[in-house]
Amino acid sequence: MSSIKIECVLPENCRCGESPVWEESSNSLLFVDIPAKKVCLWNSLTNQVQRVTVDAPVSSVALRQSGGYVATVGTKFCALNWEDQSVVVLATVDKDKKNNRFNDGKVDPAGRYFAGTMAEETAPAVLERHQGSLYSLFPDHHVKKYFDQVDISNGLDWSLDHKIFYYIDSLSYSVDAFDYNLQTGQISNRRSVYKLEKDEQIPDGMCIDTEGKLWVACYNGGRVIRLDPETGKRLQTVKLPVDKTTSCCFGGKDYSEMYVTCARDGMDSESLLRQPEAGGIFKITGLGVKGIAPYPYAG
Ligand SMILES: O=C(O)[C@H](O)[C@@H](O)[C@H](O)[C@H](O)CO
Ligand SMILES: [Zn+2]
Repeated sequence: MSSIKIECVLPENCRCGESPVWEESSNSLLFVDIPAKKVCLWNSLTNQVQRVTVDAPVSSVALRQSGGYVATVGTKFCALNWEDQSVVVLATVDKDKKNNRFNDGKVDPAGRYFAGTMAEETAPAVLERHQGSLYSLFPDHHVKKYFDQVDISNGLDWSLDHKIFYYIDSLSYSVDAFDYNLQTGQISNRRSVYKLEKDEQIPDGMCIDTEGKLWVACYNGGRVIRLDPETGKRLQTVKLPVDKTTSCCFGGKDYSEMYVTCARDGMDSESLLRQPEAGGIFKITGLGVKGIAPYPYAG
């Protein structure tokens, strides 16, 4: 019997915490607060947090092979130098869509940085629809566009054999899969592998475990769910003491812990009193399953 323990390890009060990424070399969790325009690095050993503020909403961050990080800032793929806090633009997307910004992003097993866009929200999940697209930034800094008509581009990850790309467009309430060609970075054959139930609310960030099962953070659902993409069945539900759970990743020793981000924006004062840890970073232990190390951007 595994005994699951959930604790808020960092009361960060994020307006919209997102993009948790474990950095093994520093025993730290990287994450962003999108509307606060902050990239944060929490050291799990010292409990110290370093924060870098950028000039536009920052929706995702990833490791970079050559050092430092990459991040999606506004509609730009950027390189982030942590030492001097400098940001260098690598590529810009959606130049004709002034109200758009990037949302979730993650690096594929070949080192390409995938991220999708969305129209800026006027309130959580309230936005002009079909404005987003999915892109990837190749190691040579060229950008590939996969498709448009996206509402809220969100969670993404790859199967353990790298042959499937999993993707969430939140307002479809579906977790989708594509065949993936790791050599070329091409996707094809879109299908749904799981449709969310009403009380699970809005699918947001996602990660895979070493058994090839998917973990999806449910925005407004206050939970992460574990899905079997082969059978389309939900295997497990883990509830958190906050409603606006946005994303999850594995980290810690041997990637045996799960870290979950969440949001405060969109909560009324009564809910904030009931959920004082909203916007914090949560750690779940005792799941009995591990994750895999994040891939670094190769460019
Ligand atoms: O965390 C994210 O990915 C978005 O940027 C958020 O804004 C939520 O997903 C959205 O509000 C709920 O759908
Ligand atoms: Zn998200």
